[in-house]
Amino acid sequence: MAVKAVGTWVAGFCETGRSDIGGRRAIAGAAGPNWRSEVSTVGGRLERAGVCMKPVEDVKPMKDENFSSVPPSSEVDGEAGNGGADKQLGKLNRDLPSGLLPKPLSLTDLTVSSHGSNVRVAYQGCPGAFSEAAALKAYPRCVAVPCEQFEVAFKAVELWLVDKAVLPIENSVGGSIHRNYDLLLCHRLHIVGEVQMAVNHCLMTLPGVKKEEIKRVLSHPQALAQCEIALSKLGVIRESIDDTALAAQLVASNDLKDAGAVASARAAEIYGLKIVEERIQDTPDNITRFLILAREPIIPRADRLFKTSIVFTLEEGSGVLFKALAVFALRNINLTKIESRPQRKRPLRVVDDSNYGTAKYFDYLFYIDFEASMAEPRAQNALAHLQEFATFLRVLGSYPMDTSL
Ligand SMILES: O=C(O)C(=O)C[C@]1(C(=O)O)C=C[C@@H](O)C=C1
Repeated sequence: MAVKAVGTWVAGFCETGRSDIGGRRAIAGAAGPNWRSEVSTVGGRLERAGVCMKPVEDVKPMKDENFSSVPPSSEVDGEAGNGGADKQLGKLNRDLPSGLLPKPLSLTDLTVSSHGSNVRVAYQGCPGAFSEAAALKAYPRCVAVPCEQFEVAFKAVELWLVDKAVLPIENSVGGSIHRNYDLLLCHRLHIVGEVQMAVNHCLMTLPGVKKEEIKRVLSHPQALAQCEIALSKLGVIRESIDDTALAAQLVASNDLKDAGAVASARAAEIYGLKIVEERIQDTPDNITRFLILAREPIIPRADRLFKTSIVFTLEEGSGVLFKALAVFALRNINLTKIESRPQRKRPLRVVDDSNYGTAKYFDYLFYIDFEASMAEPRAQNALAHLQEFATFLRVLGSYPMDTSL
């Protein structure tokens, strides 16, 4: 058995095993570019070639470049740096009528409401993407911050540009979003919640274009997979785009008369497209589960339904996976999800059996979600038991289950 450091269950989060698997540490307190400067509202009405786009909050998506250089504080307006304005403050304050003087912070200023009115939440995609709706379901009054890729959303949390990220992890028809499983391990964020959301896909076109005129359909690959039956009947070419809302935006802004987009009803409204068919997903109950990620874990509780997500690798040998799963069955702990991913850093395991020669096996990481809180002794005992055969074990989070659907 591999030598392991003895982990502790402080706040229910233990990690043991090889250090090469974990990713970078979050840079707590690192100053980033003033995120507020990324968010601007474009007023007025955009008119273009017969397409009328309703005014939207034009929130520029975060890109990887946003993290590459931090402007000196003297170049940044707002809270992070104010161009030396602080020096002027004493003078200004003396000139201001007392009603306009800055108010001291009160306890309410420091409180994040349960609706998340002070929370900044990163999601992947453009305004109108399903992930934006998931962020707003989790925190109804949050500032939803669009990001170009999943990784950008992870980094935005790590660099304190936002407070949380809401990212899709699986869909009831399309299955797992593997990229996010891999990113969970490369980054040091904690799962602090989940959101399940019914996803209703609409087929949309430029106003005036008929369904029969559509030759190609643009959307996110997951959305195209979830609408396989309807799109096959139409006999159209599918084109993959980074997110559903961006597909709608592309059809509108490029005046694509031969194309449709699969996206949300909100995306149709934002980008001025006409819905030609609603609910085109293969099954009426099309549910996507999203994870809420944060820099710090939450304290697990035992007085409500909790789920715990872990990732581990196993020693080699026959029946080891069976034994690993038995640690949960023995304690009546229900598993809700199991996923395996290749170990990218060590994809193959060489097994040398002198009688039969050398074999190469694929080596896997196992991700499991189980229905118990890390505050419960049965969950703690199950993981202590699992450590007997795991060469690496990390608790990704212990968080309240979303039972709203
Ligand atoms: O493209 C979007 O609108 C997204 O929010 C992404 C996404 C996904 O990645 O699964 C989210 C929900 C739906 O399952 C389809 C697409």
